[in-house]
Amino acid sequence: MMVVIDPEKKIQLPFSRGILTRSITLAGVDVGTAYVIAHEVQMELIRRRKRFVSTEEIRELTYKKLLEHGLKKEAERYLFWREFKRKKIPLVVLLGGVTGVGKSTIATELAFRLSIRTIIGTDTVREVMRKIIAKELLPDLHASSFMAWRTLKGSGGIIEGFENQVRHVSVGVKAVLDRAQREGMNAIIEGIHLVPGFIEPGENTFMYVLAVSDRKVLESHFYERSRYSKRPAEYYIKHLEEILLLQDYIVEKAREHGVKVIENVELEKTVEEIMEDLMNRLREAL
Ligand SMILES: Nc1ncnc2c1ncn2[C@@H]1O[C@H](COP(=O)(O)OP(=O)(O)OP(=O)(O)O)[C@@H](O)[C@H]1O
Ligand SMILES: O=C(O)[C@@H](CO)OP(=O)(O)O
Repeated sequence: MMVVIDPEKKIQLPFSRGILTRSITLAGVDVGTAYVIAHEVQMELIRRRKRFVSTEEIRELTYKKLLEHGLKKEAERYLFWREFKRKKIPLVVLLGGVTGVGKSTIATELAFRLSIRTIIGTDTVREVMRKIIAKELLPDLHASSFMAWRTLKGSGGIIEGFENQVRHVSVGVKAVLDRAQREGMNAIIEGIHLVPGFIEPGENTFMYVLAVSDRKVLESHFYERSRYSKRPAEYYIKHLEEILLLQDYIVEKAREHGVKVIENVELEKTVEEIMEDLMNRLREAL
């Protein structure tokens, strides 16, 4: 067994091709190629008859292998993310957008790439708040985002109803964000309630809004989701007009507040775009 030693952290761990594969995918290399490179690194270390290997040596070797595979840009990204991880800088990513655009799917993919263990959905925050605050007290909290307008007492439309719910759920979201800041926690928070202007991203907190402008594509997301979840596609499709109206509103807010809007057409491309943007912004911030 080959043992990895990290002099800074004073830890020793068995060499894991899986862990190396993941750190290579962080640089935007597809899992298949990352696995091949991790395998080549392992073989090279075995050839060098290593029993103990430093993280520095693995880094250098991986960088070299990436270059050998003609992956120059990825090799530079790999070094950036290794350096970033070593600095232990907390990172919080916020993903907004209407129901069905793919927030939780993208959040899971980003969490894997960034080795972030915490994903929090604002739907869950809303669910907790529903248990604490009765429907009679805050009726908007107990409806779907696009139905909250029905709970309005006076006049007001879909946007006003939604804003009410966002304002209320934001109280819980802010508590989560405060705790993340206090603990220096890495987290991805996703949900329709992350509306630019309602949430102030703190230090090392980066916000994105996902959108799907093509109604047919959005419809297909609902059908796809209903294959593995109990959320019936028909319910969301029946309210597609309201959902699209909310999307226009959220996108407008994003533009107003300088938050990047990403069209989620291809999952891989969306993740790549966020990873690239994160890297550039972190480079600036560092
Ligand atoms: N880029 C994409 N291409 C094709 N399908 C996608 C893409 N992104 C997400 N999907 C699919 O669309 C469906 C809805 O996505 P997801 O549940 O992630 O949406 P969401 O924005 O988190 O919704 P909600 O806020 O209602 O929970 C899922 O079945 C997912 O697999
Ligand atoms: O309120 C909404 O738009 C969605 C968000 O995920 O939640 P629900 O499916 O519970 O209505």
